[in-house]
Amino acid sequence: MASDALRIERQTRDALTCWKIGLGDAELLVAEQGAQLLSYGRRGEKPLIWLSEEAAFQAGQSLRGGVPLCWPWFGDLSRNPAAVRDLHPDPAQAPFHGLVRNLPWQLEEIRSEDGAATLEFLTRPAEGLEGWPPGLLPRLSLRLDGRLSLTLSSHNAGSRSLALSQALHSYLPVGDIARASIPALDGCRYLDTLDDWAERRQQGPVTFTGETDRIYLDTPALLELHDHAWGRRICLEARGSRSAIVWNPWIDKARRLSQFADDAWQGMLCIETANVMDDAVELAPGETAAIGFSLWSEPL
Ligand SMILES: O=P(O)(O)OC[C@H]1O[C@@H](O)[C@H](O)[C@@H](O)[C@@H]1O
Repeated sequence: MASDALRIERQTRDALTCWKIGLGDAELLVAEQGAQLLSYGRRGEKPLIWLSEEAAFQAGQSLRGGVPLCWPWFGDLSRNPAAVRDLHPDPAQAPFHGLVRNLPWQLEEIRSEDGAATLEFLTRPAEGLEGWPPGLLPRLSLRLDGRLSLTLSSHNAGSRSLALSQALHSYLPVGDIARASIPALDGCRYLDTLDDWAERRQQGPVTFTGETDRIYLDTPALLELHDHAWGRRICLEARGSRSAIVWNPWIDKARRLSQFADDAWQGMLCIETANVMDDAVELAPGETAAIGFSLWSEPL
């Protein structure tokens, strides 16, 4: 029988410091850099988070897989709403997916209470980092109990109102992308970034037959990824989010991606819990906003 004792192990993987946390039969690995969750699963079961077999544990470079944090803007800043674009003097030159995914974060605390373990990570802006609004502070909380929950909160300790976009860029494993679907997005509006950002409406479940890179809007809180190859559903329940990105690079883009095997697109996809486009966050001075998800699996 699994022990409920908390297991904590600090590891050095090439250039990165990581923490392996176990509780009962659940185990996760998180890198201090980017506060990036790298793996999560339960003993004897398939993983619930995908990490590239080519992931590079290098300083200053986000690892391919896990849950990179896109903050305080998602994707190409120049495609964001005007209030978010205002964060940076030159949106066209701003780094893709924001500023924090390859910054050092500090593990501030590990707590264990009521059968749950919680890790809190903080980071502060590096000197000279353009686009970081004065006084905006992110915090990532990772909670392990029967499920895994991530919460990214942003506190505006500055004196001006500001807007931000963000995403918890979850890479999820599937047995076969051709036999995976997301039924709960049926009927949602989406922007197809591969077709000049045309707005469309999802008809039926999302399925995958080619490169897919879409921003879904007005999304329901609970998205289930049905994996018919592995006979399970991955449940992703969002908090503080009404938008989601669904991404699979397919064959050609897979060849161009860093830290990504040519055939890896067959066994993964991203469902990113987000605040993007008209779901971007506005924060008055003194306010805090939080986005998060809980993740678990059930038989299909
Ligand atoms: O290679 P990156 O910067 O990690 O981005 C990966 C993908 O992230 C997704 O969120 C975007 O929608 C894709 O367009 C992008 O390719």
